[in-house]
Amino acid sequence: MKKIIVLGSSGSIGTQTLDIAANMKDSISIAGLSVHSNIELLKKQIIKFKPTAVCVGELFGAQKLQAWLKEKNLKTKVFFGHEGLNKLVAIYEADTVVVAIVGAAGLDCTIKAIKAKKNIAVANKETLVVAGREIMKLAVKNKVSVLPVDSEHSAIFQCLNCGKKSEVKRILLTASGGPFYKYNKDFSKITVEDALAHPTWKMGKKITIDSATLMNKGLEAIEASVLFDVPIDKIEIVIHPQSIVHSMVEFADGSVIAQLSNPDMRLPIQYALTYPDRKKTEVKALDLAQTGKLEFLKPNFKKFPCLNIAYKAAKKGLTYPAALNGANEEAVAAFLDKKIKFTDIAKIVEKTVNAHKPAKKVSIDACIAANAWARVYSRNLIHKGKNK
Ligand SMILES: NC(=O)C1=CN([C@@H]2O[C@H](COP(=O)(O)OP(=O)(O)OC[C@H]3O[C@@H](n4cnc5c(N)ncnc54)[C@H](OP(=O)(O)O)[C@@H]3O)[C@@H](O)[C@H]2O)C=CC1
Ligand SMILES: CC(=O)[C@@H](O)[C@H](O)COP(=O)(O)O
Ligand SMILES: [Mn+2]
Repeated sequence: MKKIIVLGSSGSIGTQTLDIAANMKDSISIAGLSVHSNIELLKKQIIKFKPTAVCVGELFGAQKLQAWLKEKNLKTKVFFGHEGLNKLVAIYEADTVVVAIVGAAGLDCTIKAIKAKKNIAVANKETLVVAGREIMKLAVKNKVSVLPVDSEHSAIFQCLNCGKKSEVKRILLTASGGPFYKYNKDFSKITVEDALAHPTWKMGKKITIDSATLMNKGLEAIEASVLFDVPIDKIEIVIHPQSIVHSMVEFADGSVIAQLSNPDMRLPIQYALTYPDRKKTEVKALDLAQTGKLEFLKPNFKKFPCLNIAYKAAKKGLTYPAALNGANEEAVAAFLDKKIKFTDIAKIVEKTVNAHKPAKKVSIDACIAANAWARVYSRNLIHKGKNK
């Protein structure tokens, strides 16, 4: 029996993880859950899965939840806040933590989970962008696994099994291109509603905006580089609007191995939980004759400057990726709040990364500091309107 904690259980990945757990009751049980503010959904999840412990964002919410649990005569322990997440991931009833929180808010508890010897199924790419190499070192030291949930990384992970690491020539990371790949109008006029209309995936708001700017692919290139210990210049982006081929690996002999399925996150989430086994899923079987044309195109770095900015930060290394992430989180939040234009996202991130003074020695603390510095710096740009 795999005993899992789902961090971010109210989100897109979190709810799909719980659907999988409900379908695999004999092999997956829920030891813990966390939400930030969606306590009403958490209540339903507690009734259904009877976790040992849960965590919510704030004390007030925790108190209200505690009172409700008492009324229902339920014994679930309640934690809150940042420290609460750290306590939750360490509960002894769990062996695996699914990190489905959005943003670098997932970093500290991922570190604590690894130190508590829990295996990690990671959807939260921001954590890997901020301090991925340090996290992977920590996982090795604590003898725990870090398995990818992100669809492309699950695909790459599966393809890499077809050869040796030394035989990898290139990783071909596929991108849908988002809603604007063929858009030829003024990008500065793109609205939040336009940007949230992803053509192939239904996801949380932050990642959907990242997909629209193609920053998601920049973050994913860094994520792949740290997860699989492959230099960034061996990772190439291919636009594939159908999201059927989830990524590919080219080996020394010229063989290109790909993983395909209909776009449905339940497949990579489940694989991260059943690996090395493959079990039946609810995912619609792929019928290629029905799917029709599969297209592959070169990315347009001019139209999507976030891609260039992310690759530059990755090549510079040190704490640049952490700064990139901090600025992007702030800029995306400001765009969603309608405080800045779509095209300001790239400008803010670029200015922040350019102003970053990296730490000389990379450590988890230095990465956290760089991410925090970038948040303050970019917030300042947003408030002062210097991004114009
Ligand atoms: N959705 C997808 O298909 C994919 C997502 N990912 C990655 O997975 C992660 C989650 O994405 P997604 O599920 O779409 O996001 P959602 O926005 O749908 O869900 C985010 C979850 O995190 C919680 N949360 C938000 N802020 C905080 C915080 N400060 N502290 C603790 N918890 C918080 C939310 O709680 P509440 O609801 O209470 O606010 C919610 O449970 C992201 O890193 C994303 O890049 C990767 C591949 C695919
Ligand atoms: C489902 C998933 O893994 C997302 O990260 C997805 O890749 C986003 O789509 P884009 O390819 O448009 O960024
Ligand atoms: Mn992805």
